Amino acid sequence: MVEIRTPISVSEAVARVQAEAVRLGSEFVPIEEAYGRILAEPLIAAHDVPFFDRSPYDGFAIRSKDSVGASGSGRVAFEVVDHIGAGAVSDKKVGKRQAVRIMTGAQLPQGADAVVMLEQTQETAGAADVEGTETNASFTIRKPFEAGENISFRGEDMRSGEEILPAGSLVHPGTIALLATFGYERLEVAKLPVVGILSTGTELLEQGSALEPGKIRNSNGPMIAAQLRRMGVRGRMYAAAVDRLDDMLDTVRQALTECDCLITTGGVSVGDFDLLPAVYERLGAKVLFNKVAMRPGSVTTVAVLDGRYLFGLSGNPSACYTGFELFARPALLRMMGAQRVYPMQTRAILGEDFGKANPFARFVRAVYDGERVVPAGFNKSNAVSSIGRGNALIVLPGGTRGFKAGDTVDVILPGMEEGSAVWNL
Ligand SMILES: Nc1nc2c(c(=O)[nH]1)N[C@H]1C(S)=C(S)[C@@H](COP(=O)(O)OP(=O)(O)OC[C@H]3O[C@@H](n4cnc5c(N)ncnc54)[C@H](O)[C@@H]3O)O[C@H]1N2
Ligand code: MOO
Ligand SMILES: [Mg+2]
Repeated sequence: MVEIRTPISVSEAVARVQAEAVRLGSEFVPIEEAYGRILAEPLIAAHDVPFFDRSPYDGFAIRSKDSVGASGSGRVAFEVVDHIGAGAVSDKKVGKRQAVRIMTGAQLPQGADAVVMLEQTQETAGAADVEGTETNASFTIRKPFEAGENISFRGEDMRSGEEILPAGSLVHPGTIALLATFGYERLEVAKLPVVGILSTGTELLEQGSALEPGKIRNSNGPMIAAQLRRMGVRGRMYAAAVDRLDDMLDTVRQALTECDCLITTGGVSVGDFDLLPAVYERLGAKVLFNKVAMRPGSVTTVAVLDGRYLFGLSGNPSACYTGFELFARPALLRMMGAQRVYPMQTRAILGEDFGKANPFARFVRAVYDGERVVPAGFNKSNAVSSIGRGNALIVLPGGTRGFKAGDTVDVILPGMEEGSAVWNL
């Protein structure tokens, strides 16, 4: 008698997987290797940024009170007493009707409280001496300046001690700039999970092998390795397993001693050679679900054993791809303490009719162009073409009759560097 499985909703399945996440520890990495990692600690500003009042423009630093009353018919003149670029600090104190010629990024000299842009001045005598500190150049202005005008103040960007990013933030290029600003050489980040990849199926050929009757090349293994790479994790690839229970059990047992999580593909349905259910049983793993009300990937199975996940993704490539993005990736990110574990979700206009009725939620591999989303061609569970072409998944809820071009639909964007903090679907 074939086993009858009870499907649960995708949201329920996502929640069950999330609830089992075991947090990984942390480690220090050099800042050059921190891109893509998850912060283990909040990032606190180590000092004020900027660290000194500075000029945001190329111009002249003056005392604002000296500019009072300046007008087109009554221009006020200043004597230039020094000349500095970014990196230099003037030893002059700006006195009455004096100015320091100052370039963008240079520290504001003592006494000055405003900066006049070069364009707002008329030079009246000589030219500023680029090399020298002494110059008798002068200029006039035609409007008064307020105290603080055109100054980039110490601490205006970040205050010493302020929390800039919470733990669980993704380290992206902007974060690297932040870390570099504070002089970090190393950073405490969540450890990366060790994730095993085991493709199962007697039909599977290694990459580079010639096709043989009845056989196919293993596309799921390399695909999952790349899905892991997309989140900064290098998978540990096991040789594809033939559909023989004892061998498979040995490989899975071995993998579980080496990995925090094992992703298998294939063998989770009800077929005579679908051995993963028996593997879970022999291992004594807790099966969280083995049927999800979704297409593709309805037979996706997730189990846990001793704090380790066993993701039993379907062998069908589109189902495998989808199962990874919906369940495995968010779980791995949760293990790392990430704040935004779910795939980025948006809504878009459906570019063409999608007529199929949906008893189960349907995840349609699709191409999203920023406004419209169009199914990426042949879209069955076994499709490879549409995962190859697509950059998005259209989400059509279960219990619907099909959709028309122009309808607004939910879309998952799996390629985003960082995902969503909430599961909205
Ligand atoms: N009587 C039933 N049959 C099936 C059911 C069902 O409910 N009742 N479910 C179907 C659904 S839905 C799916 S999806 C598949 C799931 O199959 P499995 O996860 O057990 O995977 P396999 O049987 O091992 O393989 C399915 C398919 O995928 C190909 N495959 C497997 N591994 C790879 C790989 N690494 N790279 C590329 N392609 C792979 C395999 O050759 C098969 O064609 O079951 C349905 N059947
Ligand atoms: O698990 Mo299947 O992908 O619904 O064809
Ligand atoms: Mg099968």
